[in-house]
Amino acid sequence: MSTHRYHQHFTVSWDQLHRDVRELCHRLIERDFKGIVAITRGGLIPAALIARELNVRLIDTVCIKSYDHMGQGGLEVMKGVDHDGDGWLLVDDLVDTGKTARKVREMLPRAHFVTVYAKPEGRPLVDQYLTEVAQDCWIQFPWDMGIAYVEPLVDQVKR
Ligand SMILES: O=P(O)(O)OC[C@H]1O[C@H](OP(=O)(O)OP(=O)(O)O)[C@H](O)[C@@H]1O
Ligand SMILES: O=c1[nH]c(=O)c2nc[nH]c2[nH]1
Ligand SMILES: [Mg+2]
Repeated sequence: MSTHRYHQHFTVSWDQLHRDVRELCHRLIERDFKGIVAITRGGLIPAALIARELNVRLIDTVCIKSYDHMGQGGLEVMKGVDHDGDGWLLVDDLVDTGKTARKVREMLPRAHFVTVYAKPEGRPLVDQYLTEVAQDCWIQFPWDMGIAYVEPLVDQVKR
């Protein structure tokens, strides 16, 4: 995979992310979970917000790395869990190609797997997601961005 597969950006603000996670929680409220397994690092923030809404205190992690910015490398599992996910909620920020999700599903086949955003290739691997995003769209998360000064238009155009 290379950066060339992404032709659009979908920028998510902290506010938007918070609203989206809360909406996802509305759809999970009828279920009871033993705990939450967050897929690091992207799943940590949605997992914390979900834990707050659903009053879950037991939180574990699967530590996994596959992307270095937009380039996807080999998949490295740095930490697993010692159960099959039965009764647990498994959380990631998004599914893209589904490579991460496929690996984690193998590790926790009985978990209920949710993501906030899902692209078509990865979508069949999750049990629930909130928003579908085009496959060629890079989701820009708020933790990867900063507030920067923007020059007034007249200075950009007329200088
Ligand atoms: O469906 P895929 O093509 O596998 O991509 C989705 C995964 O990629 C990102 O994680 P990344 O490996 O970049 O690590 P991070 O969560 O630490 O940012 C994202 O958080 C998902 O876990
Ligand atoms: O910040 C991210 N945005 C994405 O669209 C994406 N796809 C895989 N990994 C990703 N990370
Ligand atoms: Mg991740």
